[in-house]
Amino acid sequence: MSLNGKVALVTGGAQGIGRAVVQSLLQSSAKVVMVDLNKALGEECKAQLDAEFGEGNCTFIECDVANGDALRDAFQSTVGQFGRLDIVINNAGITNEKDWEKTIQVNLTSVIKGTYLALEHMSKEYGKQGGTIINVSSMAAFLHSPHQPVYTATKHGVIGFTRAMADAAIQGDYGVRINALCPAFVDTPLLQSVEDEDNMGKFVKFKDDFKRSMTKFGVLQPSLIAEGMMRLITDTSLHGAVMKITCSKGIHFHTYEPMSA
Ligand SMILES: NC(=O)C1=CN([C@@H]2O[C@H](COP(=O)(O)OP(=O)(O)OC[C@H]3O[C@@H](n4cnc5c(N)ncnc54)[C@H](O)[C@@H]3O)[C@@H](O)[C@H]2O)C=CC1
Ligand SMILES: CCCCCC(=O)/C=C/[C@H]1[C@H](O)CC(=O)[C@@H]1CCCCCCC(=O)O
Repeated sequence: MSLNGKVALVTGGAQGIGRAVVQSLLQSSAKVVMVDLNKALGEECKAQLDAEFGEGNCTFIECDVANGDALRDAFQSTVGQFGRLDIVINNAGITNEKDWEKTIQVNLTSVIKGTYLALEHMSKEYGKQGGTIINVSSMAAFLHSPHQPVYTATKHGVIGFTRAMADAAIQGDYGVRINALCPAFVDTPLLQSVEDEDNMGKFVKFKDDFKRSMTKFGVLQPSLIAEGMMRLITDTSLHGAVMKITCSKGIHFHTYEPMSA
């Protein structure tokens, strides 16, 4: 499916999973805004993407998603530059058990804020044309580890928030699809940070178990996560879905019991 004429905003888009998703979106002819904290990386990434896809298709906005005003400005600039917004990927995330409050801010509060801002620009509730939101969680929401308790909590939170908002979108007739994506281990710089005492604090002592788990379950490439993301973006039947991506099962979906009293 061509995304020609569609406009996407990807947080944490300068590296790792976000970078792979930006690339796939550009390949599908979308216009893309990369929102990232890392200015040097964002500018370098934009230059590479301009060379590959031509200038004017991709923009970089330096922004810390934990700064609510800056995030609001990033959404506003996106619409100011491209005139609309259709796809929002709340992907930026960190694993920092030492500064655990920051982890909650970036991984959960910013995803909530990013979802609300996306709705302001896309929901029929606000007179807009509809769209799609994907919030990045993790397999850590299903298989926890003593190595990253707060990271795990935030990723549980992302799923709960996303599912509840998907129901709100249906009942409120927002015209916006909202889904969550849960990758297992992915080969990105984030995976290296889990060995660092500066990030993991006292939980760093559990890193060997964590690394054994990586060897046991395998490590995915960012391109497969981008493939899953593109399916969530383009398959209009998917709403409130929780996509899991693992080495053993590839791209698949979590199933829930129907609600009962
Ligand atoms: N790599 C992995 O094994 C897995 C990653 N995830 C999730 O996928 C998402 C992306 O992770 P990776 O690509 O692996 O990480 P990464 O560290 O390779 O890339 C993250 C990007 O987000 C940016 N970023 C970090 N904090 C930010 C902030 N406050 N404001 C704006 N940008 C910020 C970084 O500058 C970087 O460009 C995260 O939510 C992560 O929790 C989920 C499961 C597995
Ligand atoms: C830097 C953060 C990376 C988080 C990646 C992740 O999702 C980790 C989850 C692990 C959890 O913390 C402990 C585990 O055992 C999880 C392993 C997840 C892989 C499961 C794959 C199962 C399968 O292949 O069927």
